[in-house]
Amino acid sequence: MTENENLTSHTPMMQQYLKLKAENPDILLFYRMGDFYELFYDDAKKASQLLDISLTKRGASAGEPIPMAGVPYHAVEGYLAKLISLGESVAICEQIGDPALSKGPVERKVVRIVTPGTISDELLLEDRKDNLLASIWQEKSGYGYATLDISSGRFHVFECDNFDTMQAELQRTNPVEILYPEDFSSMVLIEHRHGLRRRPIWEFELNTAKQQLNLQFGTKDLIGFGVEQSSKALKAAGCLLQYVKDTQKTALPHIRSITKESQDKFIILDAATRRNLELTENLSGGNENTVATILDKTQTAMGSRMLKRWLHAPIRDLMILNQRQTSIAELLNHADSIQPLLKQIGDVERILARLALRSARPRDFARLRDAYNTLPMLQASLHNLYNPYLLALRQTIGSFDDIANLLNQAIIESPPVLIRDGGVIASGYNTELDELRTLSAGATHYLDQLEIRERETLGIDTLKIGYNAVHGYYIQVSRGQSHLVPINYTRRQTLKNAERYIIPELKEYEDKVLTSKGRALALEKRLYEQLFDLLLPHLERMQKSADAIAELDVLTNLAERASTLNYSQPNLTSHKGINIQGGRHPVVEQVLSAPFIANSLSLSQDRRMLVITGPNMGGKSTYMRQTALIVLLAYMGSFVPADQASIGPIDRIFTRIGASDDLASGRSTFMVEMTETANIMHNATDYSLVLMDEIGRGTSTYDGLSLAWACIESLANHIKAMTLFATHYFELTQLSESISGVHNVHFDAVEHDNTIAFMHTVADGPASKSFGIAVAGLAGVPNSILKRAKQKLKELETLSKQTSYSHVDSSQLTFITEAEPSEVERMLKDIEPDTLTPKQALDILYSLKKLL
Ligand SMILES: Nc1ncnc2c1ncn2[C@@H]1O[C@H](COP(=O)(O)OP(=O)(O)OP(=O)(O)O)[C@@H](O)[C@H]1O
Repeated sequence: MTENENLTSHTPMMQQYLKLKAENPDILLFYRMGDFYELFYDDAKKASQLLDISLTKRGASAGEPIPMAGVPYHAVEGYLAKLISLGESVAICEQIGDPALSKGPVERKVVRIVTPGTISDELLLEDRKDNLLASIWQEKSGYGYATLDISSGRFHVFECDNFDTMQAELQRTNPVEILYPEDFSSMVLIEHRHGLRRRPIWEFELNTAKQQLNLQFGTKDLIGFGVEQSSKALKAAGCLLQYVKDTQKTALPHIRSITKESQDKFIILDAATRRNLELTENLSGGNENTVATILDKTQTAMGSRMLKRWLHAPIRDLMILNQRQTSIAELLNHADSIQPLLKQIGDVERILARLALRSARPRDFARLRDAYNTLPMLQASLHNLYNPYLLALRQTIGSFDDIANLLNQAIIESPPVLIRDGGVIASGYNTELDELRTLSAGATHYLDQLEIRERETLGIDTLKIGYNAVHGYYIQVSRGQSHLVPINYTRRQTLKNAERYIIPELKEYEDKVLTSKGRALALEKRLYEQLFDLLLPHLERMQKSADAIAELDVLTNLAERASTLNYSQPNLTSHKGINIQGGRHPVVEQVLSAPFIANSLSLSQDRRMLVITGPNMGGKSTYMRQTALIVLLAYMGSFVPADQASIGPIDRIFTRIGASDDLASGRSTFMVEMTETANIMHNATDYSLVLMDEIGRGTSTYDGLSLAWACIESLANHIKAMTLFATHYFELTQLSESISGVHNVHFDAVEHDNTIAFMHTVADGPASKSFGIAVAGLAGVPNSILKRAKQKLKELETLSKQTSYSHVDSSQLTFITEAEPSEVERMLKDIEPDTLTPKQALDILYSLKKLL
């Protein structure tokens, strides 16, 4: 509706609606009407599409029918969940006035705004997955980025100076909602994501951001958090905090600090590597057959979320890694007794966030009670541990006997979902409540007395007192005796065989009961609110304890996994290189019905690069991926699927594996491959682990081979990265002769009677042949085609013998490695200094400089 359209032409209710809508223009407004939330105009059209609900019309306003869609209030959570998952936000508008006292429409107010990144409601969240709100800022010198997990209070900032790093961080954190400034110029970073919120530039103002953050943390400056100088990140953080406050409309006591993520603490995984290694998501976007599905048998959802954070952030601090490893080693024999207790404890982290936001439900209190009742047993089960790190964790977990006692007394065993209708506070907790409840329950003794008295004085033996929700209390007399009732009996209801009456005395009693019901409910709600006040002062200690429980869960889980899956403790050394004996792929070995063949690997300064050849399906990709995963698991502190592993320092893992079109950004398969290759060539160091699988396939044989050749030379000679290079270009196996540090390994297969068996065992030296046609046969390519292919192969081989087409030796490839002379070089070559005047020489010098 346009601004100049006259509001007064609308009905009073629509005027109210339009005012509220004007305050929340960009999000869906759920307008409460009795038992429904209704949406109007464009909101109605959008919601009917997104939620698949019918679009109708509600009367007319300003002469036009109003498009309308609605959802019943009791089912609203399901609809909200769907909208949230689509990245939409919803403003919930409730009736807050008393209908009996209102002249026009009942007063209404937006009481909360539900957005994908700020939800804390259990029903709307995936419990084993972090749910992050993010904010991004960009200026000339780079990006500032902030993320908040509202259901734990974790608030992080990050800064970087280039697109690729920002892209990798976005992928690692994978936020469900992103705030960005209206002049943001790197839209390609985020445009494919759900939950984008464009914000005005002034919301990213630095001084306001600092003020906001200091106000939130109760600090004078941000020096203590080490973020004072990170102006780009602070701008993002400021906008984020303001947004959370605006949507939550409540204090956020559980957000107490802000931490800066520093890149050099972690092994860097770029966006492609994270995707290729299928850590928590497989290449098709699902959860099946990922590393997380194998590794995550944590007992609490908060533990599961922490484990996934660890997986995505392998660390380089050997002290922390050592703490984790030694803890796992000690927990190997204790997982059985600890895990069932952890299961009883559950997701305390998110319960505490709801407590902080004062949105905790009765069952949250009951679960917190059960968790704290379990703590003494958990403490006991940790009693005979000696590892200093585990002892420190045990101390932080602590015990909360007082809170457990309070909740034991305050909350009934299995409370209802909502406090709305009461029945949550236990009897015995508050005397006044007990009295009101006794009264409201209708003291049966009084009613019994009344019934006996009336029956005897009137001589009506069918007389009895009853109650129903519609008519309240009544005295019932059978039809046959109804003529005996006295004049003060007023008829309330007539049934087939009986009459029901009310008398003033019973009415008075009924009023008392009814008011005491209302009073009991009001008191119960007050007591419920009081529980928040009683618990919130302990919030910080409770949050730290929850965090320690989650970590204990992760470590115990890694211990259980290590012993169930037969993993061993890796040795993290300061010597450059990777040495793995009997390594396995953690996921492939679990999904394979046949036994997995373990393979060893050794990379060192003298053996920096392995050129891997072998048939399709031979096991090359599996071998490369398992190496990266073993390194990654070792650097998250876990044990690894190998008989033995010794791993030196690693700064980054790069993978150029598999190929897929990146249609979203308009890049072809080959383009994606080359972008990833460029990234490796620019950023890899001698501490990097680089996996390259068949680069150069997407172009002509010569182009592809030349590119692969040049990459190997650069990686082995200049960058000196630890590299696994799988290829079908046999020519590349010759490089081991000319470049020191390059070695050949291969996988084998045996062909027999039109079938082919893969060995899956890595061995030194190059492969002897490629088996491509045999594998095609295995895949069901028709025989006629295979036959023709074999014929063609023979022809090509004969041809190549004549022209050295396929077995290109290194001398023939020198045209690739010898760079074309540059223009400067050519010009220099043509100069004959002896013939030049000083003036000419100077001119030439200028031209040369210009050419550079
Ligand atoms: N070490 C192993 N032990 C048992 N089976 C294995 C092993 N390695 C691989 N496999 C099996 O072989 C299949 C193919 O492996 P992989 O994808 O690694 O082959 P590849 O050599 O990379 O093939 P291509 O050249 O076609 O990409 C795997 O899906 C797995 O089922």
